[in-house]
This record gives sequence, structure tokens and C-alpha cells, in this order.
Amino acid sequence: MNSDYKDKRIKKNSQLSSFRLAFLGICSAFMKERNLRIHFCLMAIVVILGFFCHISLHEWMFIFIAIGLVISMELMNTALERVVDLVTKEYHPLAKQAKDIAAGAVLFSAIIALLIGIIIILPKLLDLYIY
Ligand SMILES: Nc1ncnc2c1ncn2[C@@H]1O[C@H](COP(=O)(O)OP(=O)(O)OP(=O)(O)O)[C@@H](O)[C@H]1O
Repeated sequence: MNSDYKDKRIKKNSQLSSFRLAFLGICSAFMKERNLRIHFCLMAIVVILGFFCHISLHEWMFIFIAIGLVISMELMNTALERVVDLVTKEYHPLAKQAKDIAAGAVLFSAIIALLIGIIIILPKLLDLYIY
């Protein structure tokens, strides 16, 4: 077999397996992290509300950016918690800071997502129910 062709096949396989591993990472975080499951449920509710309120393409873009931000932050927070637990099981002020700051990043992104949801969906829901 041509070695160039072999190299490309190995590269393609390793790309496929890194996608598979990333997907397995999301699944394992989903199974173990209650907060991530809550965020996925909220995401489903927002998407249903978006269809219900007939939001525009631009509004969908903002909603998906907000969802992506929160879910990504939650996954990074989970990864960081694992690394901190791997480094120390003992109480350490730096471990506390690292976990609290990562949790702060999730909270910050969730507040921004909530504001985006309120700005886009709330007026449409009020329109539907008041008129
Ligand atoms: N090794 C540690 N040293 C010092 N403080 C820690 C340590 N591990 C955890 N903490 C503190 O306890 C809090 C809870 O940590 P924990 O690992 O249980 O994550 P969590 O907040 O329960 O996250 P989640 O609910 O997303 O799993 C942290 O935010 C941090 O303030």
C-alpha cells in the first residue's frame, strides 16, 4: 500500500475517533452532571418556545449562540472539576478558587443566556397571550 495513502487513512481514522471520544465525553458529562442535564432540558424548552413564537432567523442565531455558550461553559467546568479532583482530594485554597471561578463562568454565561431569552421570547409570549 502506498505510504502516503496509508498516512491519510490513519489521519482520517484518528479524526473520526477523536470525534467519537469527544461525543463520549459529552455523554459521560451528561450522565454524571445534574446541572448539565438541567441545561439540556432548558435548551429543549427554549427551542420549543422558539418554534411556538415563530422567532426570526436572526433571533434563532442569538438563541443558538446563547445555548452553545452555556453548554460549552458547563462542559469546561465539568472538565476542570475532574482535573482539580485528580490533582488533589485535600482541601486547597487554589482548588477552591479554580472550581469557584469555573462555576462563576457558567453562572455568567447562564445570566447572559437568560437575558437573551427574555429579550427575544418574552415579548412574543406576551403578544400571544395579551392580544
Ligand atoms: N479540593 C478542594 N479544596 C477546596 N475547596 C474545594 C475542593 N473541592 C471542592 N471545593 C469547594 O467545594 C465546592 C463544591 O465542589 P464540588 O467538587 O462538589 O463541585 P460542585 O460545585 O458540586 O459542582 P457540580 O455541582 O457542578 O458537580 C467548590 O465550588 C469549591 O468551593
